[in-house]
This record gives sequence, C-alpha cells and structure tokens, in this order.
Amino acid sequence: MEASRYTKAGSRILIAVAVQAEHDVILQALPDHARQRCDVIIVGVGPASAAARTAAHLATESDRYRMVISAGIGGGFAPHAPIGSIVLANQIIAADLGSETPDQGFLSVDTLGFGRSIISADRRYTTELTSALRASNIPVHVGAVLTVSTTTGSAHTTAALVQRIPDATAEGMEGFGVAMAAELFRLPIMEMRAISNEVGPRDRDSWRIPDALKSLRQATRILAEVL
Ligand SMILES: O=C(O)c1cccc(C(=O)CC[C@H]2O[C@@H](n3cnc4c(=O)[nH]cnc43)[C@H](O)[C@@H]2O)c1
Repeated sequence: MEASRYTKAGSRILIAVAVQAEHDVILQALPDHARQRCDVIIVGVGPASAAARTAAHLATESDRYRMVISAGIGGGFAPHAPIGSIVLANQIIAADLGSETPDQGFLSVDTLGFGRSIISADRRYTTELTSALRASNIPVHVGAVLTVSTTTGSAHTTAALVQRIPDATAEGMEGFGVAMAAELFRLPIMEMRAISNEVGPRDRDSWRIPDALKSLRQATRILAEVL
C-alpha cells in the first residue's frame, strides 16, 4: 500500500516487540529526543497475540502515530542474512497462512481467495534506514520477512519456504500480525529483525541472542536518526 493512501498525521512511532528483552534493548538505545516520540510495546510471541495487542493499543491511540514498526530478533535465511546482521522487510509475508494439499503443495490464502498473506513495508523509510545502516557499516539486507506461527525447524521446511518464496530473507513470528493491525488503522508499517540464528534444523543452543540484541541496539540508534 502506498503512503498516499494513509490518512493519519500523528507524530509518534509505535514499535511492537515480542518480549521484554527486546523492549529493554530498544528503549535503552533510543536517545532522549527519540524516546519522547516513540512508544515501545510488548505484544507477545506469535502473529495472533501481536495483531490483537497492537490493534488494542491503536484502537484508542491511532491518531497519535504516523508509523508502526515490528522489531525484534529473528531467524536469517542463509546465505543472505547471517547472525548479527539486520534484515529490513520489503514485504511482510504470512508464510504459513493457507492450506496444505496432497497434490498442489501449499496454497496461500491469496490463491484460495480467502484474503491475503502479503503486506508491503513502507518503501521510503525502509530505503532511508537501509542507507543509514550501510553508512554506519551495520550489515543490512532487504527482502521478504516471513511470519510463521511455528518456528521453522527442519531442512525440509526451510527448503520448501525458499522454493515458494525465493526472496525469503528472515523469519519472525509477529510481523504480519503487527502489520495487519497497522493497516487496519491506515498506518504505514516497517519490520526490522536482528538475526539471532540461521533458519534451519532446530538447534536452540546455536541461537546467538546476545549478538542479535547488540545488533538490535545499534540499529535502533540509527533508526532514531532516520525517523
Ligand atoms: O532468552 C532470551 O534472552 C531472549 C531474548 C530476546 C528474545 C527471545 C526470544 O525467544 C524471542 C522470540 C522471538 O524471536 C523471533 N525469532 C527468533 N528466531 C526465529 C526463527 O528462527 N524463526 C521464527 N522466529 C524467530 C520470533 O519473532 C519470536 O517471537 C529470547
């Protein structure tokens, strides 16, 4: 959806994260001037919780905002998005919203005619933030960020996702929910993921959460300059 379709003219930025650790990192990274213009809310893990809590927040406050950002740690698709890098979404895709079939593979809700599974991120701010991150030597990749209800945990599912969505760059569990809520209130959306693990066979011990949170902190400082 293009920016011209949005009608709200608030001045604040709403940043939606899944868990407390992400909230604390982002809030601490925001300089004072930016903290006065941003609200960081915890919306829980998964798209349903994220959609419900973001929409509940916006239901009474949407006129205050001009942008919603889904942010947090995420899985990166190799070789595009290594651990510690930042991924910005150009498209936010509900990757498991559809139907499995015995003969045609996965059919998205779009194909089934039940709704849609892709929301475009705000192009202008995503481009500006990408440039600013690159100028600060923070590794950043722009591509599709998938929202899943079940964290991908096998080589088979990873391969199937990449085959279906060749631009798959990162994976999280909240982006599409936050984006649906933002769109309901006609607000532009961005998604920013700091990569903690490679998407693939589940190995929780290999998740580098401190590295990802450090990247999230650095990227948030740059975000504050751009917004
Ligand atoms: O244990 C901690 O210290 C801690 C700190 C920050 C975040 C967490 C989480 O477990 C956050 C869960 C959150 O992470 C996203 N995520 C990360 N990797 C993946 C993935 O490979 N596939 C899907 N989602 C991923 C997701 O958005 C979860 O909500 C723990």
